Amino acid sequence: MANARSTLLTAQSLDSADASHTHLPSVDPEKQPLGVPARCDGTQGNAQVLSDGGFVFSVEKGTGATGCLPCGWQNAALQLAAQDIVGATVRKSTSFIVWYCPAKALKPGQSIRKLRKSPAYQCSSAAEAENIVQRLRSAAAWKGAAQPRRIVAIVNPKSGQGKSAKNFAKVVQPIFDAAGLVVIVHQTQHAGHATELAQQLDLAGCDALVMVGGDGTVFEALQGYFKRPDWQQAVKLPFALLPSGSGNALAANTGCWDLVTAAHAVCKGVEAPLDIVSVLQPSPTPRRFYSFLSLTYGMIASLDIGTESLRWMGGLRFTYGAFFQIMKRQAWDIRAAILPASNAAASTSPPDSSGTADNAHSVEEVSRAQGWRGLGADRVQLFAACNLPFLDLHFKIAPEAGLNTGAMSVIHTPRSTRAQGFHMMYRAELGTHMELGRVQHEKVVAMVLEPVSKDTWLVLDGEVIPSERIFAEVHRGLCRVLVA
Ligand SMILES: Nc1ncnc2c1ncn2[C@@H]1O[C@H](COP(=O)(O)OP(=O)(O)OP(=O)(O)O)[C@@H](O)[C@H]1O
Repeated sequence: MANARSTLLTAQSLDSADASHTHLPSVDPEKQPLGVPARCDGTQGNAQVLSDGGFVFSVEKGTGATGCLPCGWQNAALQLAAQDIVGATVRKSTSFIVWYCPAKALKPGQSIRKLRKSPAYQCSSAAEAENIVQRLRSAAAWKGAAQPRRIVAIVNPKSGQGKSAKNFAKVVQPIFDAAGLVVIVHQTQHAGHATELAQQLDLAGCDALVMVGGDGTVFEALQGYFKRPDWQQAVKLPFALLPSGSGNALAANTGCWDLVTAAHAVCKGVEAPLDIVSVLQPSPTPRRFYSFLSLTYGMIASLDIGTESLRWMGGLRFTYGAFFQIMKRQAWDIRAAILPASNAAASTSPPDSSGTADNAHSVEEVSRAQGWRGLGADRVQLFAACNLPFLDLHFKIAPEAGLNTGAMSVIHTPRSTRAQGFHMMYRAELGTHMELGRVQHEKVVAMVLEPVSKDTWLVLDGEVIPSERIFAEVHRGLCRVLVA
């Protein structure tokens, strides 16, 4: 067994480990991998930061101690892939510990990361320990930069079950510290505060904005981004959601399924473009919102807003709300016109979308414009225009949507029997609900919608907006998000 394990650490296996990490942040190729003699539990070895940021503690031949970490602490040898490492910390001035997050598959296409720490490796001097820690941090979390990356965090203590601030301090901050990130934390003091912060914060020199809360906190911050005089620059700053709310859809859609997975993603800083939907309400007073997730009306809006008082249940409140809504069998009147993505070349905007009440056109007028057509329904039970596939951590309502497709998935159903409602819920769990004949769906780049019924809500990214006519348009890749 000892022989089998020691082969893990041959030069050949190190070479192949390097080759498999070529897509990862790399350090200056001019610099040689750093190796220092170190001891772990009395076992002599060599601690080495590989050129791609990976880490190996190889045990000296003849010491009799070999193996790898998953086999137990009695084995000092360790080999870590660069993509798993988040950073390192000095311990007792001359030792260091490597922090890493190996991935674990939950189901196809979904994996989470668990936080692990290496044993303490004793170096011969404090300078050596500090050097190896800085080297690991730079390769793991700063994209090879000489200086730590700077993160601004907006923590909403009221989101979800009210544990955001505690979870951030306990789970996330230690990972950021190990990564050597410079983190400036702002805690929201009242509803709407995230908008003020994102609007007013000095973002110069900042590498990412992270929200610790739910989608409402992201939505608020997004409105702040677009209120800034320098918004064209600000929207290039990537943001991320560290899931601590009820729905946490942005986290789901970026693969940040839990706090450790999200913190790891922030440390790695891998960015992707994100489509943004601008939503204009021309009257009574013209106003504009910016949406990253969804516009819902009818059943989903009612189950979301109608269960606000059940916030203590966490994400379960949505399941409860869905059950209740299916039993009610309610439907709502709607007037809408859409510009299908397939017709987008014909016209990218409605006759006039400049935003003043005088210029706003009715749904009927718009649906006669080139490329536009009516929704095909004037009464719906479920209506959702989705910019992203997941509406929360579990419900993948719009499998065809994506971060940067340039289109929203408009989905609607007529009034259903209870059996049909529960069947759809079941099929949604399997991800096959779009195959049901009664589920109408279309990819659209713009939409005009009039919420005719007043006994439900118009909900944008989980937040209620005035129940007035809206014009929505997709802006491809306008913002950037951090992805796992
Ligand atoms: N200090 C505060 N006091 C009271 N409310 C706050 C405070 N800070 C933020 N809020 C409000 O908390 C609300 C809920 O936050 P958020 O939407 O992030 O959590 P959630 O609703 O649990 O999650 P999700 O939107 O993912 O379902 C937001 O509407 C926000 O305006």
